[in-house]
Amino acid sequence: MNDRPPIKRTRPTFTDQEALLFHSDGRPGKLEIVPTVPMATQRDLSLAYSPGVAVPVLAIAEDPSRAYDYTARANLVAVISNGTAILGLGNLGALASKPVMEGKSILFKRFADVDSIDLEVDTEDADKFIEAVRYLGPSFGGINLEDIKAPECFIIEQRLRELMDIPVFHDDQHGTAIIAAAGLINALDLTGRDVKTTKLVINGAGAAAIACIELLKAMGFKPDNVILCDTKGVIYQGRTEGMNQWKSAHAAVTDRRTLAQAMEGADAFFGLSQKGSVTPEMVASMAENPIIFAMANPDPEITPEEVAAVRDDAIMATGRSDYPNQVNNVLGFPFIFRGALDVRATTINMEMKIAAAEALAYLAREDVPDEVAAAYQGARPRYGKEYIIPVPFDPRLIHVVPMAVAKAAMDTGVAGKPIVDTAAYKAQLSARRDPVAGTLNRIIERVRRYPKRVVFAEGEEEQVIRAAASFVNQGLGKAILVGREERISEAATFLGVDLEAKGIEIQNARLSHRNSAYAQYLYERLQRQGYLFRDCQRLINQDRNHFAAAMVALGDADAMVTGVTRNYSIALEEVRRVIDEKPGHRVIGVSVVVARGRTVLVADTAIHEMPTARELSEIAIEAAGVARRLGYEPRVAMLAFSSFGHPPGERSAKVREAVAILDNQRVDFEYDGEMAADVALNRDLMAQYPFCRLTGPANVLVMPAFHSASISTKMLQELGGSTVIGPLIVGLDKPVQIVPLGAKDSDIVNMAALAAFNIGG
Ligand SMILES: NC(=O)C1=CN([C@@H]2O[C@H](COP(=O)(O)OP(=O)(O)OC[C@H]3O[C@@H](n4cnc5c(N)ncnc54)[C@H](OP(=O)(O)O)[C@@H]3O)[C@@H](O)[C@H]2O)C=CC1
Ligand SMILES: CC(=O)C(=O)O
Ligand SMILES: [Mg+2]
Repeated sequence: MNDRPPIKRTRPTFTDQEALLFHSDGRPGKLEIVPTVPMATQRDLSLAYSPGVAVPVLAIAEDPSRAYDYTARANLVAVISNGTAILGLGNLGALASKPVMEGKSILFKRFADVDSIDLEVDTEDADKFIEAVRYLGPSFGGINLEDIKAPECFIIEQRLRELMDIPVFHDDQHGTAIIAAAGLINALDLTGRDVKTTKLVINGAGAAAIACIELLKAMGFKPDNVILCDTKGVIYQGRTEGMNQWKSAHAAVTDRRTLAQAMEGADAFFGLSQKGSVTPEMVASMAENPIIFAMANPDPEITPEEVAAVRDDAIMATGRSDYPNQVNNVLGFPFIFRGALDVRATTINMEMKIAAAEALAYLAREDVPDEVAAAYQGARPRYGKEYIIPVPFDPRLIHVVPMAVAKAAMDTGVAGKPIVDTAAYKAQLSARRDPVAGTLNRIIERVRRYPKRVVFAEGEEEQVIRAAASFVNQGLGKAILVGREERISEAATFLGVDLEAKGIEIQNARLSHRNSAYAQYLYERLQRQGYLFRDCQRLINQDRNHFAAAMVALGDADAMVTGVTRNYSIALEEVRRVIDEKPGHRVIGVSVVVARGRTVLVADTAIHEMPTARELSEIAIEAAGVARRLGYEPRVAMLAFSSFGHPPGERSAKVREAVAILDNQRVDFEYDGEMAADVALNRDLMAQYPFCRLTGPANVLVMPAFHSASISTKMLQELGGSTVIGPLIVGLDKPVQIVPLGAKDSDIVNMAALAAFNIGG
């Protein structure tokens, strides 16, 4: 036993029902395919399909390399499985593997902008599997094999590598080996060990384990120092039961026969087997400062809590995202394929794998950026026992790992299209990140560190109850539902949400003991606007927005979210009857538009119909504040239909006046105008106005009026495929956010987090 503090999970858990809902809500599954060319007119149709399509067909027939220019192949990876080793859950078949494979596909997209599609092949016969896959080469730039059990996976991968001229990579083998090796390089460094003398035990002798042992031996581990175990115990020379050629190749000369015996005095342990296969006694018998990577998914061989109970000197890692040190192949495959695709590598060889492992290991030794700090609850992680490997949300991975892989491919002569300008390549890689996901993640992690009490005004709605449950599950704070107890309890039971267990409070406006204090507060605000006391009482008793806003106004809740059942402007009007604007501020709406890797804030998307010049200048100031709170340095463009005086017009003159007001106020952010939207967003067009004071394309667009703001953001969302968050309400004295009518639970939780973060200032 020891007195080490208990292991803190970085993320709380979720219920089975939430996991099912996550997969079934809206369009079932986790991905869809979206065209990248217009398909609106007869001409589009003729170009995309017959007869126009014949032209690229003939070009490719003449020169196959043109497929990279005229089709999606260059950026497309197939994730292929037969479901014979789904995570650590075992052989559950091709169909059951689909959620994992869809998951891998979206991780490719999310982390490295690699397009990917999952293919589930329904056979356990290695030859049939090979036949099914070998002819798919023309469709893809790479093949990521997943969750195929040993030993068939070795035959399948080997054969497909011979038959296909694109990278074929079994993720469970090499992805795992690369990440585990990266973690181990650092764990050895931290414990002052040398690869040549370190004694390692690996439990599991399947796909992942065999690849790990091979990579580690290539990196300098001595065969005599590594013992492999499987369900029959130690794999020793001379053993005959349950053997195959891959196990035999690593059979140890040893008289130890069980995992427990193997682990006695071992320096390091890799678990690539099954949940619970290691006991605390085994861990207790290891050498000083033991290194334990329990990588079985979804549940490790032994939990960090169990290890902490018997050792206070261990370096502990698991495959999960909810503990420190996640050793999981998600850190590898997206970035490794990114680098391989970018140089059109014909294969992913040992040098590329080692380069990836080293790049990952060294990245963990550097100072971390904010996104990473946010992903760690509490202190900023520093290279050490609790941070031996980067986290998947690390924004540097996208340029560090692909760059290392691409370079190794070029150095070893397998790159079909070497990179000439590495600086340009690095910039291109960074642009592939999805910025808003990082930003939201950062906000959510911050809220987690400083949890708040959020009142969900429409507590009887199913999606609101789900959102409140998820808010609590994510550790964002306390949720309060406004509504009638019986209605909420009934709906919660139907949804399988245990309100009591989650500590979710219900506030019935009519029965609340705070109700007269709220009515009195409201009466003091409205008595000179024609409201009687009983009018105010009715508003508090009968209207959940007035009640919830009063809770926030009087400090019974920290933030509020509403809007699911009521029009935005009506909900806002109700809230504003209870809560004023912040002194010295103006209440406005700011929408966050994310499109093609860019994030742009648009204001005012909620309040001022025809703002005056002064109002426009104040909108610019408020919107710049939001940009800063989101982590962007604002570059504000004051938009109009004209640019710098041409063509002239009344609205444009107002915008120019607003710029002059900002000039007089000496604000501390970049702004200029009036200018048209394309000038604001397009660097080349902006260069036509060399006197323009913006140092780059604008990231805050102040619209000349509400109609242009609302129309443009809604069109971007519907036609341009942009993600639009908001309008976020900015400038209120207390944090309140309003979701769009009919919003889904995930939108409500995000908005609740933004309210708790106080995005509105
Ligand atoms: N963290 C990560 O990134 C990754 C983790 N993994 C995890 O590694 C594990 C194995 O996956 P994979 O190699 O693809 O699967 P395979 O089916 O190829 O191999 C499984 C191996 O585990 C052994 N095994 C199963 N149960 C036990 C046990 N109780 N004690 C000892 N050995 C056992 C099997 O032994 P036998 O040969 O005797 O049947 C077999 O050698 C899974 O839990 C998976 O989730 C895999 C890939 C990535
Ligand atoms: C992470 C992974 O690929 C696995 O557990 O199978
Ligand atoms: Mg896997």
